[in-house]
Amino acid sequence: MLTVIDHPLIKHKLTVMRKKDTGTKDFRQNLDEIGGLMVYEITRDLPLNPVEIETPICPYTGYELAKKVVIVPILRAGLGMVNGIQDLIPTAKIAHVGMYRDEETLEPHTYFEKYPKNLEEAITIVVDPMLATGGSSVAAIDMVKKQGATNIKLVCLVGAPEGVKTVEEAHPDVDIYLASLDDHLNEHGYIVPGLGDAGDRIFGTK
Ligand SMILES: O=P(O)(O)OC[C@H]1O[C@H](OP(=O)(O)OP(=O)(O)O)[C@H](O)[C@@H]1O
Ligand SMILES: O=c1cc[nH]c(=O)[nH]1
Ligand SMILES: [Mg+2]
Repeated sequence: MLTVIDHPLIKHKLTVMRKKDTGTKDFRQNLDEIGGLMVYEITRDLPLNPVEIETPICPYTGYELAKKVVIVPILRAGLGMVNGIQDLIPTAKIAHVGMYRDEETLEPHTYFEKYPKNLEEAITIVVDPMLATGGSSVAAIDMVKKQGATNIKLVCLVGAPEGVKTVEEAHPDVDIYLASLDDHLNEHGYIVPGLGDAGDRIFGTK
C-alpha cells in the first residue's frame, strides 16, 4: 500500500530541497529533518508489549516496542535519511546495501551488503530518498527478504508513479511511504520535478 505523508512541515522542507540553489549543508539538514518527521507515520502500527513498571506514585503497566527495528539505507543517498529516523528510534540497528544505478541501462548494481542478525524477527525499514524506476528499491527488498526479513517498509522522499507501480508489483506485501508522489520520469530516468541527483547533492560530488 502507498501512503503519501501530507504535512505542511514536510512540504516546506521538501521545497527547500528541490530548489536548485540549495547547497549541500541545507540539503542534508532538511533531508535529516524530513526523515524524523516521517517516522511518526511509518511507526504508527509498530507492535507493543505490556511492561510492568513503578512510577514514583504506584505500579503501572506501560508499553515497550515488541520488535527490533532495522533501518536499511540504500547507499549512498539512503544514508542521508538514517540520522533523522535513528534519533527517534535510538535502538534501531542499521544494515547497509550499496547500490548504484547504471546511467545508460538504469539497472541497479550492488557493491556492498551487511546486515544485523535475525532480520526475520525485525521490522525492516528500507530507506532511499529517490524511487525512480524502482529498480534499486526492488533489488534492495529482494536482498533483505533473502536475509529473512518479512515485515518490510519502504520509505522514500520523492517517488515517480512508474517506480511505485514496479515496487507494488514485485513486492505487494511491502508498505511504501513517500513525502511526495511526483509526476513522471524523464528520458534519463530522473524524477520530474524531483530534486536532481540526491546522492550528489548530499555528498557534494557534482
Ligand atoms: O529507482 P531507481 O531508478 O533505481 O533510481 C533510484 C536510485 O538512484 C539513486 O542512486 P544512485 O544510483 O544515483 O547512487 P548514489 O546514491 O550513490 O548517488 C537513488 O538514490 C536511488 O538509489
Ligand atoms: O531523480 C532521480 C532519479 C534517480 N536518482 C536520483 O538521485 N534522482
Ligand atoms: Mg546518485
